[in-house]
Amino acid sequence: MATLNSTTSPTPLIPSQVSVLDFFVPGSTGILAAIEPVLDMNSSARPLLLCMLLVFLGRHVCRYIWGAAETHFASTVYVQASSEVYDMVGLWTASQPFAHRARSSLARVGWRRSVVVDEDGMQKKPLYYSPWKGTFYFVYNKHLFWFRSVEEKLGIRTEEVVTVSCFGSPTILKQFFNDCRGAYLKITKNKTTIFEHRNGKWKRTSLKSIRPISTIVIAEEDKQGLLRDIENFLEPKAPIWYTNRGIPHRKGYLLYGPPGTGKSSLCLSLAGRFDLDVYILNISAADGHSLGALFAELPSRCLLLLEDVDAVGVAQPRQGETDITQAKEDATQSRPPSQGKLSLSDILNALDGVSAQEGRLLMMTTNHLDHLDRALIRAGRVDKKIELPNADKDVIFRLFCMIFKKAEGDIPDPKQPAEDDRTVEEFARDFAREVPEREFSPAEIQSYLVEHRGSARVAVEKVQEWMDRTRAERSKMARADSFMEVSRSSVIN
Ligand SMILES: Nc1ncnc2c1ncn2[C@@H]1O[C@H](COP(=O)(O)OP(=O)(O)OP(=O)(O)O)[C@@H](O)[C@H]1O
Repeated sequence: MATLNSTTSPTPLIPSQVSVLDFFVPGSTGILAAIEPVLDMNSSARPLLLCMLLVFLGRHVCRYIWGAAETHFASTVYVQASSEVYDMVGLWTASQPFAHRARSSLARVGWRRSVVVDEDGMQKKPLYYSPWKGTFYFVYNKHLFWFRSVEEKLGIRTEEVVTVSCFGSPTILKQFFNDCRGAYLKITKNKTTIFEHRNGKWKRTSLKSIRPISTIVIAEEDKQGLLRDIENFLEPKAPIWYTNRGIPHRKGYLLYGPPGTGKSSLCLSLAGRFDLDVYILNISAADGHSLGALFAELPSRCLLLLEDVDAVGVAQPRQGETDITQAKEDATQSRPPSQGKLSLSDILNALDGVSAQEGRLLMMTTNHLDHLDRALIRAGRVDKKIELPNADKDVIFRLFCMIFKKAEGDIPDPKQPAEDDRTVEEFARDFAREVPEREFSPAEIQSYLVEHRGSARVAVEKVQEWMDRTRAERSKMARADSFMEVSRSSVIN
């Protein structure tokens, strides 16, 4: 008959089946075996330790199950911080309660500098918070969504990446992104989005209110011609017309003239008029390697702006040449000192290459038409060259009227009642009689008129004084320039 022997080994505290836990938490059976004597020694500690163990294991099991469910049943969209979609999601999340409750957020001034989510009515440097580093849950259209913000290493740089996930088909996720896009488009309506390049990628840098084309005072014939031309180019049937004839669907313009004649303003205004985003290629900051990728990333309908194209082709010194050699070459050809990193062939390849987008409108501006390489502005690359000269009598008259005539939405100043439109026109004629043609740029004239915007009469009365002052300043600047030129050539020689 079997007797109960007190020396036989006790029933194990943790049953052997527990080894199934190894499946979820590898090594857990070993840990349990190690602590078993402790549990046996002090029976009062047993329930406490068991609870802790269960909580610990429970967390691991839950994490495992969530991870498996996410991998097999969730849909996820990844968004890089450099993309415009990031701005769309950022704008949407900033207005959501979960973003305000987030215990870990990233604070920024403004919202990408221009779309300001001004929660507390702060006018200057409004602060904007976005959930940062962690997982944030929210409900969208009765679906559980989660938003994750992580930093990803891209070469030597780190970039923020946002993921948005939900269980089920990706359709609901796409609907969510469409809503974000809708909210973004509402904010950017009547604005022109400006992109510039940073580290070889386009980045939205600002949003500008659309400037009505009527406020750009240039020869009316040139303006109307441009508007007709661009309208024809952008009409929906145009791409097929071009393709059927084997002609690349691209258009290029060169605007040239002295500083302050409205070249950049005209480009931005045209972009606003035709609802095009503007991509500004900064010639002195771009390099040949990233240029192809930048061109490939351009959307099919956009305005590509290359300002001061005379900097192209007077780029880096060629191999074996020193900076001094380049400077000498610049000096002998009386062109401004080299600054850009782009060579002429870089830019020509990008403009004509396979990555060059169809449907893009190219606008180049320069103050020095005579410094441009003919290859850059040959027909096909540049379809039209438009001169924007200093102000003639007509431009002077129209600039005056634009500043002093009443405009829609103006708030009248009771202390300084504005002259009526007929009186303004009379003053404008007097003003245009006083100011010589082609001597002053529209920017100079506009700046003077704005200074006296309270009274058209005073603007006319003081015009002679202003012209004398401006001429004196110019000759002072010219003397300083020639002094610099002499010092530079003596250094080179
Ligand atoms: N033709 C114009 N009509 C209306 N405003 C003008 C005109 N020309 C210049 N301006 C005003 O002058 C300022 C400078 O103009 P803008 O920058 O467009 O000149 P720009 O020709 O591009 O000069 P730069 O060659 O130095 O780049 C702007 O505020 C713009 O409003």
